[in-house]
Amino acid sequence: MKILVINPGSTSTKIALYDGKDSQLEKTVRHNSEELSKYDKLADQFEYRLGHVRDAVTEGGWNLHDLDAVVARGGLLKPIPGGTFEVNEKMVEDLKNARFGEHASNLGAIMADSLRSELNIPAYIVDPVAVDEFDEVARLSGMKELERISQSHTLNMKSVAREVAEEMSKSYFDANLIVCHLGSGISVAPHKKGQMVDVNNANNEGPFATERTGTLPAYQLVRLCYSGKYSEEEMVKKVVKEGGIYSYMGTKDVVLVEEKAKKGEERAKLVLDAMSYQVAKEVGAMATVLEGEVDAIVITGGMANSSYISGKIKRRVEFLAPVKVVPGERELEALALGALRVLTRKEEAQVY
Ligand SMILES: Nc1ncnc2c1ncn2[C@@H]1O[C@H](COP(=O)(O)OP(=O)(O)O)[C@@H](O)[C@H]1O
Ligand SMILES: CCCC(=O)OP(=O)(O)O
Repeated sequence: MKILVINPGSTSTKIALYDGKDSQLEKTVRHNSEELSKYDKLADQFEYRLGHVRDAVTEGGWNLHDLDAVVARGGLLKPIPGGTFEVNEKMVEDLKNARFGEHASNLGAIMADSLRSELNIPAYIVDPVAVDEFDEVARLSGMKELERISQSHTLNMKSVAREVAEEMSKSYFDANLIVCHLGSGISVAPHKKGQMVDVNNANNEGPFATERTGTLPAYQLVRLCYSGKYSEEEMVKKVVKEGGIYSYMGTKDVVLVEEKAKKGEERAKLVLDAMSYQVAKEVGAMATVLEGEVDAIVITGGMANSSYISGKIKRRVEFLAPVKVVPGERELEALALGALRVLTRKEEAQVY
């Protein structure tokens, strides 16, 4: 079974070719801010990113017409349970219209859909960022008009959580874990016996991240929105694409910021320390969700490659439970296996 895997992230497009469970090629195309800023809307990046996907297939020595299926990271959809979903018209329409918000992962199902109709093969998404397994008590924000929304790095968090639980000789469904995914956005989620019962919305709540502000002081934010200085679109951009490390340092390259901190640049060090501090505080909050019964705290995602950042978080939270660092992500494998489960009829694809 030849499966093409596409994972569009905020700063990269990751592509893989799987033959059954075996990875034949994994490729990460990094997109710098200048490159992506050429495109007004996310949807305008479609041809550019799909071009990289086509190139990767050729690079892997495969022909598009040999593919049995295509699977992609799902985007901001209506709240849905975890698992594998068939890409369908309604899903693509919601993503094209950014009905539930704009995020790079929206392009996943859109690209998969285009290849599906070109090649006449099935297309799937797995554990999209819209997975919602919240306890009812987690939904209230404190303002009746604003319900909290579950948007997070579900795919990688669940995949890494399964791996860590196995290492501890437990099933994911018997373990209580707090998983922190540190990427362009940050998710900190309590996984209670296989259910993500809460999580900060990685787009606009919780710790600040590479390009996201996270939670902001509400009153000051309202004043800034009505100051006349910024349009609605500009404010959204400031929160989602130009916040966090980028707002303080003018770059989304965390390796560069860390180099500056190591060379003694005080601001760089303060920014990394503050982000790590906020992640640790969120872990503390999520430990209360699990009523203190935490088997392990997991630190994963691109920024988990930094021993400086994971070390700073670990120092503050290791009194709660053992800390496991799993740098990078397992998203490509998780996508391929999710598609394979459906193709081999071990699981039925859900309908959006
Ligand atoms: N070795 C590293 N040290 C510190 N940060 C890193 C390292 N490698 C990648 N990153 C950072 O990780 C982030 C990307 O994480 P990733 O999980 O790939 O996110 P996304 O899919 O959201 O783009 C970027 O901010 C990048 O600068
Ligand atoms: C919207 C939740 C997922 C997310 O923030 O992903 P990135 O870090 O890849 O932007």
